[in-house]
Amino acid sequence: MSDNDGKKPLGVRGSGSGRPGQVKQSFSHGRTKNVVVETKRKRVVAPKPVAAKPGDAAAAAPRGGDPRKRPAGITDAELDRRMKALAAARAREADEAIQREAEEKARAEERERRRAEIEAKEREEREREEALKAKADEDARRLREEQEARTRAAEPQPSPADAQAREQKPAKAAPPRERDARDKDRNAKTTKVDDKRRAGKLTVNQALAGGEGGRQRSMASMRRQQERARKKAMGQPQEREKVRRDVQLPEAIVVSELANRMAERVADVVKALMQNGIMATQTQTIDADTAELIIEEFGHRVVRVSASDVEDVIQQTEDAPEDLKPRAPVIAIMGHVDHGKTSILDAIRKARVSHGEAGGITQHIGAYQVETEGGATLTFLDTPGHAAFTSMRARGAQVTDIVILVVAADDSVMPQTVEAIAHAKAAGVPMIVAINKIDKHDADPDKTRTSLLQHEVIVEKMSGDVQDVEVSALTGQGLPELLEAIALQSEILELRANPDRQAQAAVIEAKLDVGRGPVATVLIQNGTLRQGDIFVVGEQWGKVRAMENDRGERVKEAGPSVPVEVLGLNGTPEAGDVLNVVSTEAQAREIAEYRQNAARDKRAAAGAATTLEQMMAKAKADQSVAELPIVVKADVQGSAEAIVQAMEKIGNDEVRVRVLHSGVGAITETDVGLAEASNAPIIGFNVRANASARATANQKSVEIRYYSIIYDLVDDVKAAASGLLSNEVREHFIGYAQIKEVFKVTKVGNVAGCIVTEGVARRSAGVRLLRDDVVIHEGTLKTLKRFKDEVNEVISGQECGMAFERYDDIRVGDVIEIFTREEVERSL
Ligand SMILES: Nc1nc2c(ncn2[C@@H]2O[C@H](COP(=O)(O)OP(=O)(O)OP(=O)(O)O)[C@@H](O)[C@H]2O)c(=O)[nH]1
Repeated sequence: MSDNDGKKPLGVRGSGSGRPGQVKQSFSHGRTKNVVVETKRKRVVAPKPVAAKPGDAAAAAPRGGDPRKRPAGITDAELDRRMKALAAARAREADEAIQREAEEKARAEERERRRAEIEAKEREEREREEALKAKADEDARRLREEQEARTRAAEPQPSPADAQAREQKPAKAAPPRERDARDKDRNAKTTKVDDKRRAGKLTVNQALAGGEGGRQRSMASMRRQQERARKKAMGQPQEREKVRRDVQLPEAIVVSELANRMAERVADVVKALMQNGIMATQTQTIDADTAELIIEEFGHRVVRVSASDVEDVIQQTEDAPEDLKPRAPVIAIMGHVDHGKTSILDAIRKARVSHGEAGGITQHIGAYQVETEGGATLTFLDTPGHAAFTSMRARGAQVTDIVILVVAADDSVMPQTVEAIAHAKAAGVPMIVAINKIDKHDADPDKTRTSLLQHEVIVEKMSGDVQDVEVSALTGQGLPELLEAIALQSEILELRANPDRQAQAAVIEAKLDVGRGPVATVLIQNGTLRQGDIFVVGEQWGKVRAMENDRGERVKEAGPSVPVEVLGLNGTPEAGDVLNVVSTEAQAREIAEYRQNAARDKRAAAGAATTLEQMMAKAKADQSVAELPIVVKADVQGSAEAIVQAMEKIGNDEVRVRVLHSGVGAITETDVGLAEASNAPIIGFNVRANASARATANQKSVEIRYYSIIYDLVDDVKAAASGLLSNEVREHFIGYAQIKEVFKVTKVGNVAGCIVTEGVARRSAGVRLLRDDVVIHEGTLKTLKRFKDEVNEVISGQECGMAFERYDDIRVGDVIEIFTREEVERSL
């Protein structure tokens, strides 16, 4: 190896020789040796500054660095090694940089790919929604067009106003469309936000949805969307208040039914009620005013249903004259008690009804048909003669055509005769006067006629226009004439009815029969009542299960003026109620329900008690006048009414009888409860208490009294009521004392020195001063002394001193009566 072989020696200088490429080696003993160092150059991939041309001095200089800066003790070889290491490190760095760059690039590409993927999905979803929307819009447009076409077809000549309205329609429709646009915007934004949130995160759903694009929609979401699309297709905006309905509103309505009629959700209605301060459940009934408030709140129109609307189904048409056929007259027999009403009726129909009656009084209104010898049919109402039946008689006069006023020739005009005249006149019913008991020796028919004059009843014999017939129910005298008079009167009246229509009847009597249920005696006023007919009667309804005529025979139908007993009612109606036949059971039930509610409202408004609690509260509230409260239960409505009427007549300003409750049927525990709370006795008229009521009454000491004759009842109650004017005060004489001496004591006055002759003298007791058995003074004692001591009591045989409070006129020989008073409550 030489310097000239083209290989450049390492730039390491020996410390001695200055020849480059030679290394001076030192050995022991001072020996040295110059060694040529030959370095094999390796090709290294290094940055440019390192790649210098061989032999280039400028380039050679930096290689190995500035020798002056080289750390001491570093050999060329070491330097070279370090240099190599440095170069290698640089090369590695460069490699890593390249690798990083490549990786970065790959990542950027991946990001770009994902972004593109997401964008593609978004685009796809948007397109899908737009397609759906477009389809819904298209459907809606088509439906609207169809509807318009139909409307146009239905209205061949649209008015200018309609045209205007149609022109205005798009303007009105604009807001929902704007709203749609806004919704769309909002939806788009929401989607974007959602996607941003999801970006970079591949969920299972995304992965699964993959190819189809977009996330999986929930069922609810799908349903919502379908609903939106459907509503759009129907041309409805998404807000619900658009449809205004006419809501039929009766007097009271159940909450759920109200919701139903408004087509609103029940929960919403309940909420609305709550917001108005009414806590009602869906099964509760609310009144019309409250319901109206709610209906208006929901934006609907109220259509009030009136009573006549519900009852419209009842046939009210006027009969054509040619349909009218003659009917029997309805005759009521009125008159004073015992003037012979029942006897006359009996004589006419040759049946002796009066024998079966308790106490000989006609208790119930009955109706009978009789055929005269001349072939005429007459319908008789047998109205009772007792004053208590006044109200029923008044009703009786409403359905009657002719009144027979029975006046006993031996008794002449009596108070109830006058009442009967008043009722007949008020009802505008013609009268026929039957002067009865003409067979009696003291009969004075002319006196009767004259008495009638005072009451403006001018009979034919007195040149008036009221027919009068002298009769004897006992002998039958004058009865044919009486029937003739009736027939004549009937002819004058020209009584007609149409038998070929739905029946209308009046209830004469109604009762709750143990075996047959509610039974009503009705008098057909118009039409024909048939078995199976559905009817409404007052607040009750029913279906004619069976009918019985006045002879107790089953009949299938009953025409005008025929009295029948009807079975098949769902409740007991009241005397005077009108029966109307309707077409369906639903109608009958609806009308009855309506009437019940109306009656309840009316009672509530009038302050009448409706529930037992209310009844009790009311009974306790009114204490201004002394009252005898009673509870009345009777076998039939008529009797109950009659008793109430009679009870109301008893009493004056200070005391009165108060009927807490009156009803038909057995005495029940409820009645006992009411009676107990009000400290009232129970009157049972031809009814008895049931077992449990009897037990409760015994336990609670509630008095139950049974009657079968109204007279007895009235007398008893009268006695009790008069006893109530004030409590009975009973005096008990406890002693007598004789005055032996009179002392004058300063500041005290006259003091009587007495001896108790009988009983005891008591300080707290009342005293009377008797002089020759006449009461001179009544008062109290100021002092009672035994010797010098004040005592409370001095017994018989002892002496004592007595002085009267504020009374001094006492004399020797006077007698002092000593008594106590006790208030005794009277009971029925
Ligand atoms: N002598 C005689 N007595 C008669 C006649 N009519 C009725 N009586 C008697 O009078 C009494 C009363 O007769 P009713 O027919 O029960 O009298 P009423 O008016 O129906 O009586 P009430 O049902 O209680 O209202 C009976 O004792 C009959 O016998 C008559 O024409 N002559």
